[in-house]
Amino acid sequence: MPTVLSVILPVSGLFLISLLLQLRRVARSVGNLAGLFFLIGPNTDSGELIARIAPSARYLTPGTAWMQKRKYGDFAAAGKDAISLVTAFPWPKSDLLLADAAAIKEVTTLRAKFPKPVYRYAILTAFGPNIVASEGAEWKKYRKITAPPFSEKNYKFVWDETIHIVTDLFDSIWRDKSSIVVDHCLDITLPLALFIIGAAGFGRRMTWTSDLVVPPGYQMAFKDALHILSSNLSLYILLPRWARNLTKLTKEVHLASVEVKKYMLEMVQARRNADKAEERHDLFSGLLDAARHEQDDGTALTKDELIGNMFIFLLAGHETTAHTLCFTFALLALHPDEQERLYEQNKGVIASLNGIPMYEDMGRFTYSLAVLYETLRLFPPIVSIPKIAAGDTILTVNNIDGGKTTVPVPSGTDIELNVSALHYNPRYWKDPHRFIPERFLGDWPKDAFIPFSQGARACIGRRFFETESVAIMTMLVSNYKIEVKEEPEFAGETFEERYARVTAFDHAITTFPLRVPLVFKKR
Ligand code: HEM
Repeated sequence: MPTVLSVILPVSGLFLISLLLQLRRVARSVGNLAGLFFLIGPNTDSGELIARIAPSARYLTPGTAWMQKRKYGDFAAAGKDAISLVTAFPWPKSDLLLADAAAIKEVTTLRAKFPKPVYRYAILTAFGPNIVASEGAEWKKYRKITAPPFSEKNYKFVWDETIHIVTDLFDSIWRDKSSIVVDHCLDITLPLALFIIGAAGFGRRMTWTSDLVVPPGYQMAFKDALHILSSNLSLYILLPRWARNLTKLTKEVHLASVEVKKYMLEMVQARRNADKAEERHDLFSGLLDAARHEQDDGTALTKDELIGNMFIFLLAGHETTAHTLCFTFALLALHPDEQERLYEQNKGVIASLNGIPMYEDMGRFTYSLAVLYETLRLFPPIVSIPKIAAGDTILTVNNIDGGKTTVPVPSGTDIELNVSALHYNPRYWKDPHRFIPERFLGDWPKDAFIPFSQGARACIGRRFFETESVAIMTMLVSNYKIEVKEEPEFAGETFEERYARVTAFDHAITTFPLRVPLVFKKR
């Protein structure tokens, strides 16, 4: 009788040899490009979850937020603006990571040659198919339905709503206090961004006094349910039904998902009732009109598609904005000289106007936009944009020694446009680790700045974000001086230590700041 060991050992040996041969084959497929090796693929849903549970171990997983933590480091070590990422599980494969502006532009421009690998977006379909997680004809339909409200007329509305919401914050919460201390700036920027997409995108006006509490029939406020769910989407997607009540976290995530859906269905019902009384042209109206079509002539939405797209716009429309604004205020607090420069520029522009700045004046707040861009360069919320090679091809990238490397890219290769690495690539950015908003005032390398992606699949909400954020910064920096909250346990830290602490981050769908304690002092 063979012992268990005498069966297991040869079988495991064969498995190991086969795995090593497969790994050698996938590494060769991209020309044996230098790069990284991890047992578990970090860019899969299960990989994300394992990275969260397991500590970052050298060859197991790089841990969470690894691209933003490593920035350009792995490319510098390889001496090239393309590296490989070889992983063994869930299946052996070699991804191609790019930090070369020209190669990235080629990939984003040639949409049919390098489409979105939709299988990588399964996590975003929690409530149904949608514009972010689709390709081809399906994506074209969603884009056609949702694009019209992203127009100048509606940006004016975004600006006015933002001014209204910030004024409401000043008048009803901050009132005449000379200083406002916040333990984490996200507590301000998350509701702020949610209120703006709620009002300007979905016609749902929320207020600081009523919408932060739990309404009757619910157990969570809308912003909390949305935040809990988006921070734990991979857990929610992978969680089997039977495991929903396993831990406090799984219970909370399940409850958040139920409540988010209930809030969205309530919004649909409320708008359908109100629409009988008035005509609107916002994002929500476009979605609802499409969902009313009886027959699918290529412009109709099913109920799942309606809810899936509502969820994605609510999520994409507020998390990225909230995180970016929070990092922006952190950086301004850490760099008082830059904040003063911004204040002076804003003061100058406002003094030349008759009253409150309007949307038409936005173009004059050049320094505000430069500060936002510099924040997005240093802390892009989306650190990597995945694409897939639809056929065998090649890509050419720069080497650090001035030469070029041509990389074979076989059909089916996953390509990562590494936003963090590109944004810290010294070929394009002088002193890439320093906060220098001024670099965005003159001539700057447009193709090396891709926080919103590029090409046909670029962010539809870019101008929406810029409009609300410039309006918020104009209001806030003109009225308040932003400082890092002094805490006795951090007395005596160096600037570098303080910078690392205040801008510390993690990643869950997007990169988010861990804790930004600030004081807003009335000017
Ligand atoms: C700081 C703010 C923002 C950043 C950095 C950002 C970034 C991005 C990026 C990188 C993509 C491409 C994702 C991919 O290819 O996987 C994207 C797509 C998208 N974004 Fe944004 N975004 C921001 C704000 C917004 C806002 C405010 C909205 C809505 C009001 C929005 C809605 C969308 C949508 C719907 C898409 C999918 C577009 C398509 O595939 O056609 N985003 N965004």
